[in-house]
Amino acid sequence: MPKKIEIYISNLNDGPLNLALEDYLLSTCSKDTVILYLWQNDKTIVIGRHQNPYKECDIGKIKSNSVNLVRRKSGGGAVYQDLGNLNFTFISSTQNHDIKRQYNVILNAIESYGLKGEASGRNDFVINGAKFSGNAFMGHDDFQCHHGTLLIDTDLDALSRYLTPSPLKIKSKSIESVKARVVNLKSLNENINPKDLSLKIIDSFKKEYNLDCDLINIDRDNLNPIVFEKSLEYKDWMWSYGASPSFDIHLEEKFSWGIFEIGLSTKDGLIKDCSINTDCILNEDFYKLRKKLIGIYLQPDNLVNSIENNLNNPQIIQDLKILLNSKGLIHI
Ligand SMILES: Nc1ncnc2c1ncn2[C@@H]1O[C@H](COP(=O)(O)OC(=O)CCCC[C@@H]2CCSS2)[C@@H](O)[C@H]1O
Repeated sequence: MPKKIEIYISNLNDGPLNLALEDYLLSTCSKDTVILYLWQNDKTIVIGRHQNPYKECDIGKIKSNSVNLVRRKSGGGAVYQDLGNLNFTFISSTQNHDIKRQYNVILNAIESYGLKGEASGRNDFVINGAKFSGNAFMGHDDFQCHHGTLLIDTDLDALSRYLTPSPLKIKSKSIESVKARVVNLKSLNENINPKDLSLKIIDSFKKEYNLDCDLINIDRDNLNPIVFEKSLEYKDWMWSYGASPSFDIHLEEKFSWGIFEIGLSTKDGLIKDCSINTDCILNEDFYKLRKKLIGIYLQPDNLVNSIENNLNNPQIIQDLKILLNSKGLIHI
């Protein structure tokens, strides 16, 4: 039985910082403690550890609308979050990890608004068959982390707009999200908002464990520098995009100068192989481009530089940039 509970509320609204803080709490939690951590991310897609962002969301749209993308360390699918979404995390030793109790904390808090939510499948909470929460899990040494979302007043149009994959032909063994019918809790009871629900979850947590504690509010002023350091890893392209399982992309387009086909095979974010086929009769060295692409990271700047520095015809350069942009691979 846990002897102590701790409650942290983040006022950071930043995916990488919040996930880094979660890692920090997971690595510093003591054996007899259960931690509740509440946090929100502004306009962010959070993908699962083994997912491919190119496959899960429309990278072009998320970039042009300043939506952030971050890869978490737990498994499962991709979710969209804004300030109408509240995340909760339970951290404890494996011995004190009790999914049923943790689910109770959340479902009892929802019930205090007269709403009867239920666990569905392995990882969702639903009301009348519509999902309002997705949960995921991860372990570290002998400690466990269980975290979940709560859709309260999220922009559901944005959710489905951004979680529609870019129009790219991708072959990969990444984990695919399980699309669900979703519902905002506020549409079921207009008194629910993130702040009020946070207080209800805190009450429910104290009640479930029959323990009391103070709240610890985290903002940039009292953020441990270790957390800031860790957040840089989450911000890094090498983690959010580069850590995708190996995948192949195939693009094909008919231009005024001919048909252009390109195949890219990537591993750990690197282009391992590239094939280009074209019936272009203009004097252009596509072989040079192919050679330059092999061995570089599939990062937007690298792709643009390779095209601009290895081709000569301005029309071909422009057309290829427009093609890659339309597929979310570069941003012009
Ligand atoms: N914010 C949010 N909450 C609940 N459900 C969502 C959300 N965004 C999208 N979806 C729906 O869930 C599926 C994906 O379901 P799927 O089951 O594939 O994935 C999940 O649920 C993952 C939950 C991760 C929870 C973490 C907790 C802290 S940070 S993220 C998606 O296609 C939409 O239909």
